[in-house]
Amino acid sequence: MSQILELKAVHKGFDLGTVNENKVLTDLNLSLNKHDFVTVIGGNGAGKSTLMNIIAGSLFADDGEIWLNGKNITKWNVPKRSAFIGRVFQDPRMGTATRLSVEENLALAYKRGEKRGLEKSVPKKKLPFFKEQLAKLDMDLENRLKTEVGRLSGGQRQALTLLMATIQTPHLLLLDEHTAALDPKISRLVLQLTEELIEEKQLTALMITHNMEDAITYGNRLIMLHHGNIVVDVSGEEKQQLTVPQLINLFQESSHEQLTEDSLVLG
Ligand SMILES: Nc1ncnc2c1ncn2[C@@H]1O[C@H](COP(=O)(O)OP(=O)(O)OP(=O)(O)O)[C@@H](O)[C@H]1O
Repeated sequence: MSQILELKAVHKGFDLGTVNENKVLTDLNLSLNKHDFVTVIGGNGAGKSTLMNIIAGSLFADDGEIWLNGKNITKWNVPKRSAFIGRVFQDPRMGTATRLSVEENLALAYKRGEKRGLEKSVPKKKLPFFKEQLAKLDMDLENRLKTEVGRLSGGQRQALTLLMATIQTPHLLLLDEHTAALDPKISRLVLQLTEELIEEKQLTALMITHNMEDAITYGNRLIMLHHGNIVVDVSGEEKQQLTVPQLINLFQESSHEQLTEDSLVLG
């Protein structure tokens, strides 16, 4: 099966050589196959965000290589990587421009990867396509094209961000606890939408979550990080059958540490 993402012996530390030295990722290897939807779970400080930042390019690895769709992107900066990587953050305000309208935001996302400066003009012939995409969100946003994004609810905004991150089918979609700031009902809705988009566009995705149930329910593979190492990696049938108590057992067996359900699930 073809690999989309490969992390080869990646190391990342902070404040190296000082008293605050913190080696977060040491010799991390991870491969994602095309169409993998991988959920990432781990306690606070396990290195989940560091892993995402290393992949997105907002942090550079100290050592090791990162390959995306057969290209060595280790030294690429964020703008260069963002032509191929979509990312949705926890904060719904991060992925959209507050003062721009729904259609202007979509136009910007549509031109991702082009040398466009701050060009936000909306190509008229794209409007039917934007409307069609928005209708799929089932939030009536297709009738609010001129509405400033700052006036949308958190859930609407996060759904729009998701659409923007995938409108130009990315090689890889990074979901950084993207439903954690939403209330439980909206969170579920956005997660279902996420699953539908990933399925429909046949995306490869990596999703951080603090919720073990969600990590088990969504995706075809689950990895658990602990002190920057992958201590649990289950996929396919094994993942489908997995329960939260079994996941806790798997963690305890491989890390020889105790884990309570509460230490991973927020809220
Ligand atoms: N820019 C930075 N400078 C210094 N230390 C950092 C930086 N980013 C992360 N760290 C440290 O790296 C470790 C891993 O942090 P990271 O944010 O990757 O964990 P996480 O698994 O995402 O945790 P959480 O679930 O709490 O968000 C922590 O000890 C953190 O303090």
